[in-house]
Amino acid sequence: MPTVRFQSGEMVMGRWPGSNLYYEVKVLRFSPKSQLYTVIYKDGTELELKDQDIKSATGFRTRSRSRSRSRSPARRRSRSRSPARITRRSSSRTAAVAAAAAITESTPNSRRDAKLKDVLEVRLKPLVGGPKTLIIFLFVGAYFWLLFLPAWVLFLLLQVTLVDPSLANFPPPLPPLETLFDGQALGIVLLWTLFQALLYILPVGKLSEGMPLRTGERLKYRTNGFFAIVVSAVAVAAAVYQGVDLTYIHSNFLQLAVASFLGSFLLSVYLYVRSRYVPPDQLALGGNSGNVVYDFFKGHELNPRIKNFDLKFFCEMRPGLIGWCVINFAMALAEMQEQHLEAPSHAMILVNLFQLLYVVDGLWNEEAILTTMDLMHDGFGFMLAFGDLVWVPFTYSLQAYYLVTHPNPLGLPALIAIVAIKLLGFYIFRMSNSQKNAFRRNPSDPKLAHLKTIPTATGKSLLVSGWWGVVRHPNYLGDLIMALAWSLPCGFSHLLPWYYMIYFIILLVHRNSRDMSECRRKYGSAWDEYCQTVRYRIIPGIY
Ligand SMILES: NC(=O)c1ccc[n+]([C@@H]2O[C@H](COP(=O)([O-])OP(=O)(O)OC[C@H]3O[C@@H](n4cnc5c(N)ncnc54)[C@H](OP(=O)(O)O)[C@@H]3O)[C@@H](O)[C@H]2O)c1
Ligand SMILES: CC(C)CCC[C@@H](C)[C@H]1CC[C@H]2C3=C(CC[C@]12C)[C@@]1(C)CC[C@H](O)C(C)(C)[C@@H]1CC3
Repeated sequence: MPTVRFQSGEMVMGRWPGSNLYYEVKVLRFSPKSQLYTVIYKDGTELELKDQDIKSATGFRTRSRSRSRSRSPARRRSRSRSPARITRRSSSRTAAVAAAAAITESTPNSRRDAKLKDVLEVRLKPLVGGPKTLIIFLFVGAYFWLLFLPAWVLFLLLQVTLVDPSLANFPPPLPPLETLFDGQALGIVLLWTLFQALLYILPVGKLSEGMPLRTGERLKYRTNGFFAIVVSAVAVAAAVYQGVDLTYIHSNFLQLAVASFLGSFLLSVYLYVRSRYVPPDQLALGGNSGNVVYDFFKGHELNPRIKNFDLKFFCEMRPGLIGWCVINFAMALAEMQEQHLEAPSHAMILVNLFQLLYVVDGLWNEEAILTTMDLMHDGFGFMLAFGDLVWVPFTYSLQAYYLVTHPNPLGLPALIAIVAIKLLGFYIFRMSNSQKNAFRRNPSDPKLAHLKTIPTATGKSLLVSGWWGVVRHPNYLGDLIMALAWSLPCGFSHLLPWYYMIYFIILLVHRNSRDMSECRRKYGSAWDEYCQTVRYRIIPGIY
């Protein structure tokens, strides 16, 4: 019978999962069944840790006191800012590996002590107001977003049908509730999702490995998204050729959105229920608060799978994303019908091509999604399910919908300028995402040997030159420039086609700060050093 080394209420040092960083935590309880300790961090995060991930606080304190001579703020500052810590790629790997090894408890050398110092300095700051305030805030937030997000989509979809979709016409007239649900629309949404699921499971294309999980395991993903969009395009073209009226999507947009919402809601219920039965090491950090609504919204399980079918990856990359392009295409056909045109307008063609390029690029580089925040860290719950299956297809296509009844003729100079903006944004977006993806997959890739990096205590390094040396999120910058090019073809008569741009700025600013605090936790002083070297977050010289 294993002994319980730590008692409830005891202050100990807990390893942050997936890293070698130790934080001061309080033991809440021990479960003899799972052999796990539930601990609480200073920011209120509760986690379950294995015995080997907990050290007694006394051991750490003794060690830190014995180093107290070298801990003067002046020395600390000079060491962490020293340019010598920014290494060339060739030496950084060795440094990173050494750093990782250095913090292993049983390695008695001076480098270990130096690294341990970093580790101890990365203490979570207690939040102003304490964990209770934060928790109440988060819970209330979850209730709010759960109601607000569907209501907001409904509002947007009602606005876009108006001749004058301005805020002056608020609230837009609500159609009778019984007309919102339509069995045929539900059938179409189900068929589409099943068709995408079939393409996903076909043994075509590469099997890619995800990033290592906390357990060290690497999941395999079938990255055949490009194949899926090509087959989907052929299927849609064949259907149109056979006389299927795709403008049905335009005239039944609200019903299709409601059907997708029902699907995403039922999926989220399933995800929540199954998350209660999976082992703790398969849960995301966060989303395990114990509050049903919060956990349902945020998502609890990191990589929910049915056999090899990865639900999060599938939903993020397939039905909604490819569906968005089909909707755009349907809007082009609807525009021709409504405005008696022989071909779609220039503005409609630009919006269609730009967004198609974005989706095709995402699917072509599908493997890169495996190193993004959503795939690596976030649980799969209502927020992402709704985002992937409703938000993306039905709100990202608003510009095309808007153009159906709001023509905006474009002259040649405007056309050229808009295309140039799109290409610039795309170039920045693609190059920066590929650079980070290549680096994360193979830090010793010879093509990246010229880049400077900062080693971190976790064994991973941070790029500090190249695209990731210009700003901290060059990929967001490129994405925002592209978003501008998607709105410009719609002109300036209404705010509605600019909605995506506004939403996207808010989303990316929020994601950026979420990512910054996550990286601060993971990488500690190395992250501070990166931020001191790369001063701007998204827009060079401005933000
Ligand atoms: N259209 C949309 O609605 C939409 C919405 C959101 C995002 N996006 C796009 O999706 C893509 C992915 O975005 P994301 O939010 O997941 O963030 P991301 O920028 O792809 O990933 C952030 C992660 O990159 C790593 N990283 C950060 N700085 C680094 C550096 N200097 N060197 C090496 N690695 C570094 C860190 O993870 P590790 O260190 O743990 O590897 C960090 O957590 C972006 O292009 C974004 O524009 C699109
Ligand atoms: C307010 C909420 C409902 C917000 C929900 C956010 C999600 C809709 C986004 C979060 C991550 C996003 C994302 C893409 C689409 C939108 C999200 C799922 C993406 C798949 C779009 C294509 C790109 O090429 C991409 C693969 C880089 C991208 C990845 C992130």
